[in-house]
Amino acid sequence: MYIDVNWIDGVSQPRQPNELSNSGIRAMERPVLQETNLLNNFDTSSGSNWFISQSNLGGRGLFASKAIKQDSLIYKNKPLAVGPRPDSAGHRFCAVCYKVSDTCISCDTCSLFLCNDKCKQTQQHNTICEFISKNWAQRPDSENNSRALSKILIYLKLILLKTEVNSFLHVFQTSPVEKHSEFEEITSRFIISQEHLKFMDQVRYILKLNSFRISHMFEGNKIPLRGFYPISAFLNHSCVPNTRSIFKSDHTMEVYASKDIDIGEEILTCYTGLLWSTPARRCHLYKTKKFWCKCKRCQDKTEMGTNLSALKCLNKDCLGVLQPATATNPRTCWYCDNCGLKVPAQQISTIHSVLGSLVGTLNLDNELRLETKILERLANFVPFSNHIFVDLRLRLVLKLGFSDGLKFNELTESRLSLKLVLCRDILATLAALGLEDSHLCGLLFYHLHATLAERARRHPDLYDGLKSEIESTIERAYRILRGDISAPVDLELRYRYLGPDCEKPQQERFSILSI
Ligand SMILES: C[S@@+](CC[C@H](N)C(=O)[O-])C[C@H]1O[C@@H](n2cnc3c(N)ncnc32)[C@H](O)[C@@H]1O
Repeated sequence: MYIDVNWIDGVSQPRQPNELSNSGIRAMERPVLQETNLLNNFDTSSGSNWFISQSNLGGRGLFASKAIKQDSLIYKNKPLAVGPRPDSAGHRFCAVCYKVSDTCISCDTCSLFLCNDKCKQTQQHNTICEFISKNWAQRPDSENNSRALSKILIYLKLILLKTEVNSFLHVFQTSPVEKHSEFEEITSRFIISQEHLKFMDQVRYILKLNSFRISHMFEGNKIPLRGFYPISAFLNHSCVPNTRSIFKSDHTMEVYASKDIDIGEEILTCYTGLLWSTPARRCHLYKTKKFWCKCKRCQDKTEMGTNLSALKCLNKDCLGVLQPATATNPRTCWYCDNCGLKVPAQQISTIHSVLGSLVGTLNLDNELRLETKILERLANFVPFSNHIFVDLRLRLVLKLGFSDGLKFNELTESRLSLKLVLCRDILATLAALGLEDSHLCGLLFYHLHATLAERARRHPDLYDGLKSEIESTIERAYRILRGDISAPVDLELRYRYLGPDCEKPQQERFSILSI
């Protein structure tokens, strides 16, 4: 089958001669794979903006079935199942609302942790409870059954959907088999049928490659989650993606275009941190997703001029930076961009190990008191453009104005100015990378806005000069973060009172910031 605009849109449209995708393939000539039909029902938005086809990157990918304008919604994807991330399983949390609390009590029937009667009486709990008590007998004298169950919640939910999903589970890519099994603990506490174990194993390989992190940044007392999104599972990776995503309170994932996307162009997401260095991103992608990224950013030794991965030249008096000769080759020599010094790969790898252990010794919970000596040692090896310093700047931005003892009204003028400089600096790095409409940019625009607004609150005479940036930054933050469960809690209020559409007088606009 080939993509046919009539078929996708349901509307008769003449073929445009210049409708070429980035890869040069006419959208109409790209074969539409049967996965498209299979997964269409999981898109709860009104537009059919995507189809699944063979990708030049690896396997299949998601493609635009029509031109999509920047900031437009591409699709809404309901998760098949949501559950705690494997690294969060050590905590005691409610199996229904995911609140972390030492007061959670385990259910007498199924052993799952629950925080109150309301959660206990939900359909979600009742279904799982009935399933466990009917199917999984508890082994005699076994303890910690609740914790063991918490760890495999997402698998339990998928087993409950087994009959429904079995018909299309085979379409998802799986990762190579690993020896270590997550199910040793649960099988030592419950008697589980071979059929269920086999299914959980199959799902484990699918989840490893295809699940998405759901962050609850501003709901700090909730366990970090992952979700299995059947459409998004077909999103391939780029270090400069053309989408950004938000997660709604019901865990629906909404994917928006962060750039204009051509008809037939591949729709891409980013599987790593946007500000990680090239070696860090590539190693992570290889370890977790088994491929070496070769995107434009990975191939550019300067990373679009940001020098996020660069090291300081080892010649004491030289102000240059070391960059890899071939950015995608881990065994490449590095050269100074100023004096031409050549440093073998082996020595670069030693420097990276030293840097790793130096960063490991920093107490990152208290960025304001970062050990000066360690920072000085770091500065011997890395320029301020390096991702380690960018990460420290980002942590500081998130802390200043928002943590105890450092709330906006408690910040000194110099710390307020510092926050402003740091926000602008990171935003400039993101813009240089072509990521000015990313989720992270939205968050930084919010912080920049909040800093400018605090300055204007303290110095009303500066308001006229700051007004347009206070308004434009909250407007951009709102446009990007609106509806996301990890969005700042006062985003909407700030947009209404300090955004461009508010016509209230100055004093009233700033009333929302009073202490
Ligand atoms: C979540 S799946 C994406 C969909 C997948 N291509 C498929 O056919 O099902 C992730 C896998 O896609 C492939 N992939 C994603 N992005 C890639 C890229 N930029 N380059 C090479 N392979 C990529 C890798 O095999 C990776 O493990």
